[in-house]
Amino acid sequence: MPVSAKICGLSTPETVDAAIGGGASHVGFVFFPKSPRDIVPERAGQLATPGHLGRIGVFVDPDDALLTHAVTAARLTGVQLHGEETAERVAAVKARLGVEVWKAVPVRTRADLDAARAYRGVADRILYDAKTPKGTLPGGMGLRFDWKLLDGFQHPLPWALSGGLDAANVAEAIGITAARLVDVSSGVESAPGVKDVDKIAAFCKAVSAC
Ligand SMILES: O=C(O)c1ccccc1NCC(=O)[C@H](O)[C@H](O)COP(=O)(O)O
Repeated sequence: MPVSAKICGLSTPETVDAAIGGGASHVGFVFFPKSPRDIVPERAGQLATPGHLGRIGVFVDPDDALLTHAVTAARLTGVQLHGEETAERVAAVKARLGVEVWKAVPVRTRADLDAARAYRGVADRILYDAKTPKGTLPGGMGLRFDWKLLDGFQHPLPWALSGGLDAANVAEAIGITAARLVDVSSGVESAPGVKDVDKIAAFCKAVSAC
């Protein structure tokens, strides 16, 4: 089965086109004002994508008003919850929005993986991401976790691998984890929040070769 890629934190037509041209399966838009990748939903909605491409909105403990507005204005096919959302909250979001719901699970130790089980039958996908230091952004920090922690773990849901990936290490990450979907943000940037079309192309090429 081929491996697919989500390119996260996009905000310009050129970089969205680079993701599409590279064969990405999903693009991500970050709706979190503290992030250098923050984008207003209307602007994300103007970024055109073909119908087969998933459009995932990234949120951190969002309220219903933001979610409802962003799904419509940015034409999202899914939302990625990157805060401290409980299983009950994830279920409520899914029932309210009717789009795919991904739950990010921050990982530093093997015990951290257990949190994924709470979302069985509730979320559509788990995104394993590196746990970031307190007081920093909960994602998009270019940090990776020990991929070997996933070895032998019984995944409760479809899942994606994230955290510190780039064109140089993604093949190794896929080899170790057998991930079928990988997510990247800072590994395809020239500076925080500034996506680089050549790095997006190189990342997609490395994923396609797996
Ligand atoms: O990217 C952000 O700025 C961000 C801010 C707040 C919550 C989540 C965020 N990103 C989520 C993602 O899906 C990133 O792609 C993921 O954390 C991996 O990032 P990176 O390690 O930089 O590749």
